[in-house]
Amino acid sequence: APVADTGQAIIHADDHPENWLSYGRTYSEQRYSPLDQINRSNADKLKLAWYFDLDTNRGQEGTPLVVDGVMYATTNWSKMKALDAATGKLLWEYDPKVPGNIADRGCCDTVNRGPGYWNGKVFFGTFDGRLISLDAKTGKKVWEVNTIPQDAALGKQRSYTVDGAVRIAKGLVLIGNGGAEFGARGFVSAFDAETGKLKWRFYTVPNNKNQPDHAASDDALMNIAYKTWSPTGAWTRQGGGGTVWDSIVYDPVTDLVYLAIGNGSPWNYKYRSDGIGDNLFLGSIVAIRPETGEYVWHFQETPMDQWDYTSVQQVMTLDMPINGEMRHVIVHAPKNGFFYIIDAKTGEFISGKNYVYENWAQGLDPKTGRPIFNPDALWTLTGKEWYGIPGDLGGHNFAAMAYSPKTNLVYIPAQQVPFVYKNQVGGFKPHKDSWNLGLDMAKIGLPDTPEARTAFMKDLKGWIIAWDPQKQKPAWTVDHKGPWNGGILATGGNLLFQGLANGEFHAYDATNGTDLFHFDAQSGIIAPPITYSVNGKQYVAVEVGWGGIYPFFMGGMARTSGWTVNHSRVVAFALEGNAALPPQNDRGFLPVKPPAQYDTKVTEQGYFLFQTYCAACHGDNAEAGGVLPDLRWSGSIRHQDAFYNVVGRGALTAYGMDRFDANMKPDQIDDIRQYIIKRANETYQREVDARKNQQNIPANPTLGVTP
Ligand SMILES: O=C(O)c1cc(C(=O)O)c2c(n1)C(=O)C(=O)c1cc(C(=O)O)[nH]c1-2
Ligand SMILES: [Ca+2]
Repeated sequence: APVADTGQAIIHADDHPENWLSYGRTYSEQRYSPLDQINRSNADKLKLAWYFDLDTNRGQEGTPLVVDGVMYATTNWSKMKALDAATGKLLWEYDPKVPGNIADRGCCDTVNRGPGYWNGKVFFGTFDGRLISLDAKTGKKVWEVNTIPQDAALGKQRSYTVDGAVRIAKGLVLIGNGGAEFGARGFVSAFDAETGKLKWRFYTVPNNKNQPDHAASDDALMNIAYKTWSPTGAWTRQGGGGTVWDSIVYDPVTDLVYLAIGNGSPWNYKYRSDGIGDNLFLGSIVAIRPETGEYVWHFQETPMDQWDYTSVQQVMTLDMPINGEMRHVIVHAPKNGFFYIIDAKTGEFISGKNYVYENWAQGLDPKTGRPIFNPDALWTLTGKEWYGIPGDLGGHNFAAMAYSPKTNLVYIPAQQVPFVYKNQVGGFKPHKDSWNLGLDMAKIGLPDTPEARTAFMKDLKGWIIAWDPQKQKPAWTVDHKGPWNGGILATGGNLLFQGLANGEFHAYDATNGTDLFHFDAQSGIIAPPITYSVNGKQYVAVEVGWGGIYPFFMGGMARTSGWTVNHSRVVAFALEGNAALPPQNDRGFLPVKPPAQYDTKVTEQGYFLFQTYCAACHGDNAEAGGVLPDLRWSGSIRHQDAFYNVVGRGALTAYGMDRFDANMKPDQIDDIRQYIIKRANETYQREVDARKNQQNIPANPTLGVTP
């Protein structure tokens, strides 16, 4: 029967497993579906049932919803597609027309993690901060609101973008935002699903004058949080951070909403808070009441954050025995590398254990769960450089984990990506339109030397951890080529599904990790799969599209996870099907012999400016990671005017390339061009050679490097 009362339908999701009604399928966000037509005995016979090409070849991170045979998928640039879930046929689409020049107001690609559904309407956030409600049948707009209030954006350096999935509970649409790499004061808003009227707002870090915001968070911030900050730190101008850009979860068992809260702004704790205080509620889970936003409890995982250790990662609830007694708990694998078990009702710390290698803490206090810091990891206080593991991308990022009640295991898409932290020279100096971390931006890049590249590549890892929460240790693991793989789905067929950075889509045995099926989807997959059924036939679907921050910033190094060219699509598998993907272009941006001459006097300055303004999208060391143009082979570097037209005058703003004439003078922009030409010359032969081997990855990453 068609879904009538969505709230009840989500709570009783197992009564109609043909649908996928909310982001994590159920409010517990376990990403487990009881469907078992596709199972361990037949997974090797999976076929491509259909595919749907997307009109944005950038990162696709969305979890589509399926309601009564219709799939609702959001894509990059916050576009919405309604598809026939059995055939992939487009029913309607909606483009909110996010302006292209604001791509650089977000740290990490213009992604969107998914829509919400509620009583005949679909809801989604847009990168420019709107929340839109559409009629699910027709795609006609019902209402639209700006989720960013004027007073939140006070400081000149602040920036707010919305890319998180919409969650809906008790008739309230819950949405947060990103921006803590630039300057932001995090908050979550609740809007009435019928009218779009704001019900409450909860700020996650204090008001800089400790004054009321006339928001639901006032009491908690003024009484609990403010005293954990220095009254004079840079946070008072930059906002403090604490953005809630990924997980917001309603729990019908406790009737609480859990906000999963992000990193500090600026990252540098010494500059942000004068090196004083725990800085609540950064790196925390905060529980609030759904109707009012009233504070109930908090648990801080990363006090004194200075590593971009967000706790925004997926909040999952489950029931498990603790010392012989069944408890309803939150399990959480935030960036900081520890797996936490927390009482869902009270926030009481039950236990925690590192799920990946980490070097910043010696463990957690067994009573309080507070990390026991490695003093060397407190790099803003020591003033020394710190090679952190996990790094800023975390032991686990937005890629969703899954839990199977059949195996009692939590499946974590884990990774290791180290990061070099060092204080910005001369104190905190924010720039407009760039990341403002309080870090030495020339240091966060990788030196292009054989030694540095080889050492760093050894430390890049990606794998599935089948984590046993009762033993707080892995039951088994499955290794991947490198980091930044997709989220995981667990099913009643005792299967796990996951797409990988190298473009393969896999089915694994959920009991032991045996690889049962794989399909070459041609482009890196970072989104989590879903499963549903139409007319009794089970499908597994996933959004395909390489992107997000890893290939943007890591550039050439990201290719070690597997080199693909972005062909963004939704793909769906079933036991019967005869669709086939068209032939692919697997070469990507081809090296073009660069101009031979460049001005060696300015390339060092060009490198600094590139790392400050360009690297976050076009890749460390001017090597692109397979999504956005590789500037080394761009025609525009051949002429000063052509380059200035794009970078200074905004010739390509419609495609997502902002103009930077407000940030840099023409000669500074040309310093960047000189640096890119230098890099093109240094790496041209290495790239030509790479395209001669099957995987298009430099066979020897140190080839062509000038020591
Ligand atoms: O601090 C923030 O406000 C913020 C926002 C976002 C975002 O909105 O996507 C990311 C991050 N931080 C972040 O730290 C991070 O690792 C990250 C990865 C991604 C992605 O989609 O690839 N987004 C974000
Ligand atoms: Ca962040």
